[in-house]
Amino acid sequence: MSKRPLFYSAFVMNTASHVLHGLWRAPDAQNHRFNSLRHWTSVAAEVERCGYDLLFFADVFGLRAPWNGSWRKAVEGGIQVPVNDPSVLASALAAATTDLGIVFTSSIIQDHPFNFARRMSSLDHYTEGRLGWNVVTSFNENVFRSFGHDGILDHDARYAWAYEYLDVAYKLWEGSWDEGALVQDKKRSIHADPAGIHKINHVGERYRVEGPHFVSPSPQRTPVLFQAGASPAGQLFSARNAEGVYISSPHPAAAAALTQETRALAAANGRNPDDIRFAQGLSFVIGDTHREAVRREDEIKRYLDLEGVALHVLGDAGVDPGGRSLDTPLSELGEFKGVRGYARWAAEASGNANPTIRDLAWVMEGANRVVGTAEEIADYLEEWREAGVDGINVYHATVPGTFTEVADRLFPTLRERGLIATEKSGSLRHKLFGRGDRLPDTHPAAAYRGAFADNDLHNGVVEADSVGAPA
Ligand SMILES: Cc1cc2nc3c(=O)[nH]c(=O)nc-3n(C[C@H](O)[C@H](O)[C@H](O)COP(=O)(O)O)c2cc1C
Repeated sequence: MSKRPLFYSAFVMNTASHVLHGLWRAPDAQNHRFNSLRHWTSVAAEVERCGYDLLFFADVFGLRAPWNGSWRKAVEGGIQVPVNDPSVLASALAAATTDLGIVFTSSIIQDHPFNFARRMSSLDHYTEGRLGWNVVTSFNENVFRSFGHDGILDHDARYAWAYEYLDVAYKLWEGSWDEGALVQDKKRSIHADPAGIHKINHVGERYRVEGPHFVSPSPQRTPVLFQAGASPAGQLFSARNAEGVYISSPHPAAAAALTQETRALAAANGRNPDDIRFAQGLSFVIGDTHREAVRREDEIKRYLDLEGVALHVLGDAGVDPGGRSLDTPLSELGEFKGVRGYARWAAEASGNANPTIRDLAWVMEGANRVVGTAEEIADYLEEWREAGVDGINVYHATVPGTFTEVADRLFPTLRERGLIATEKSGSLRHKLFGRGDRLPDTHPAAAYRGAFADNDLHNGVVEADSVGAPA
């Protein structure tokens, strides 16, 4: 297995309470200041100073599943509501940093791809090629209803939609403008070359997009593509499209199986299996001794909102406990319509054969937390690297406290052990893959390079009814 350094992603959400619910109440937590632009620019600057490779914003648009029949607990606990739009932060974060990758989540249901592609290209210009996009398909009824649908679409239909969405974006990013079409020649009085700009004339099941792309090629053209799907459909989508995959494996052996499987699927789909980087989600509590680390973990638990954690995890499982107490066995809650594996996971991890909601919440809140000295944690990270993982997605208890603490107490040891890179400059794609800024030729988007040569803006007016006849 590779001995390359791991990359580090600081995992946040533009809200008060992301995963470790309740911690926003801790005295040093600044999580609740998410409405402040200065808060975010200072978080980004701090994360960059600390040596992280990128800042990654999760985003869940719309209310999660109800809890005991309402959203009262979610709102009172700030459990991912309210959530600001991370995309509008990106240019301010770019101005506050020079090397940090800036990655945010956007669902295919929330924007038209023609508009979204323009926003991303603009941001890739402003970040000078440091932009990444975490592609998600949304899993909550509420957001579908808010965008005019009757309810949530079937799981695989959402992925089918995502394929077309990406197809439109790929055509715009990779095929609409030739290299050098932005001439900007003052002497010849030519700003751009019409022969180098092409309509894409996309006609699909959901979208009709004539084009051209309205932004000239940005440093990376296509932003670095991240994905976190875990189902067979999600894994195939990753294998075909993703360059970064966020995983949440319970142990290194599970990650080894998952990464090998996805890389093999990528190869079967014509891609180079080394063109995908996997980032395992972990959180860290570090002490000078193991005992001190355990004591510090207890401090975190003091601020935990266990009911909030239960709301989050059972919502993902598609179950509302309907007013039952946290000591209710999961087996009394009926069939899980969402993530089904939680009951078994809770039984195995808690040692209770008939686990309760409380057992599940404790398992969830401690999942993937690593508690120990810097040396102990470095040993464990070696195991993840051996398993084929390329990076770590660092979960926080407090913002920015966790990120600073991990950098101060853990990163020096990781540097000594070659587990963290010291060179962080260049585009995000360059940082992750150590090569050029653009997608490799084997990525499906690359097939659109030069594909619309006949549709250039030199060729006069194209009538509306000729849309549908791609070149
Ligand atoms: C680390 C991580 C981050 C994720 N971030 C988001 C997010 O910000 N927004 C979202 O809607 N889903 C997010 N997800 C959920 C995934 O995109 C995906 O919907 C989920 O893993 C289920 O995948 P599946 O539908 O292929 O089974 C995340 C998952 C992981 C593991």
